[in-house]
Amino acid sequence: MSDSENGRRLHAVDDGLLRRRAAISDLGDALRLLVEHAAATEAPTEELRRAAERIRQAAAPLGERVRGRHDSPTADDMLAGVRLYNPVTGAGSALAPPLEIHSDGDLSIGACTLGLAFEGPPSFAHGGVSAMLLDQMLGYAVGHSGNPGMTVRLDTGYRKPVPLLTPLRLTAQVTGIEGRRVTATGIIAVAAEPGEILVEATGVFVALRAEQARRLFGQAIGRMRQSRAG
Ligand SMILES: CCCCCCCCCCCC(=O)SCCNC(=O)CCNC(=O)[C@H](O)C(C)(C)COP(=O)(O)OP(=O)(O)OC[C@H]1O[C@@H](n2cnc3c(N)ncnc32)[C@H](O)[C@@H]1OP(=O)(O)O
Repeated sequence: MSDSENGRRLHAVDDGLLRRRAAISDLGDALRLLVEHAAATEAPTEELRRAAERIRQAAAPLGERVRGRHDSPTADDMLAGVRLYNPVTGAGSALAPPLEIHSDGDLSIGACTLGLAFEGPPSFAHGGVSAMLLDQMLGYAVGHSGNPGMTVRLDTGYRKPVPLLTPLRLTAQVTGIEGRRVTATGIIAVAAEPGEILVEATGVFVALRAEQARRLFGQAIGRMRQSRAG
């Protein structure tokens, strides 16, 4: 194959991957709309039954070809940090708010709005959801510092309830590195009042030894490399 033919082929593959990722995000948007409407609806009982039937029909073709536990999604690129079904940030996840995170120097900054599907106390977020958002924020900050690891401890302090349907601002940063152990802290605030802390967290993350990474993730990474090569 000539260089230009090869280039066109690679370009076509990239286009296909980009189209697939866009379709996954589109499906994720539709699912999140469904989840939010399902949590908020006061539609008549018969409408709920009809909707359940239609949703089962729509789900069936998606279940015809599925990946196993150790197969990475074909549209993901784990080594490049592309995780479309991450339950906190994934554009394709029905469960994710989704939380959008970027870095400004050493500070990781997140933004999301939680819908009624995330309700714990009436009109406020479930405490476990706040912990989940902060685990992701701290994990991102730890990864961004160049010392990625897994959470071994997460302490959350709930100072004030987190309002639903309100833009939120989350921040996180690494505060200490001791051998394999990295400590990070983070907060959740309302975007309009970023100085008022609603929830704060401190997390300890431990970098995996090569043998641990192979044992825990080797199969998934190996299969992903194989499918990329093929
Ligand atoms: C841009 C990028 C985006 C990247 C964005 C990515 C975001 C992802 C965010 C989500 C992150 C997750 O939820 S991760 C999923 C939840 N976490 C897990 O499932 C982890 C489960 N835990 C484990 O599998 C294990 O603990 C390991 C493999 C992590 C470590 O095992 P180990 O190697 O045996 O660890 P061990 O020797 O006991 O401990 C290592 C060191 O850590 C300390 N240590 C251990 N546990 C604790 C603890 N609870 N609190 C304090 N310190 C502890 C020990 O004292 C020791 O210190 P010293 O003696 O060395 O001083």
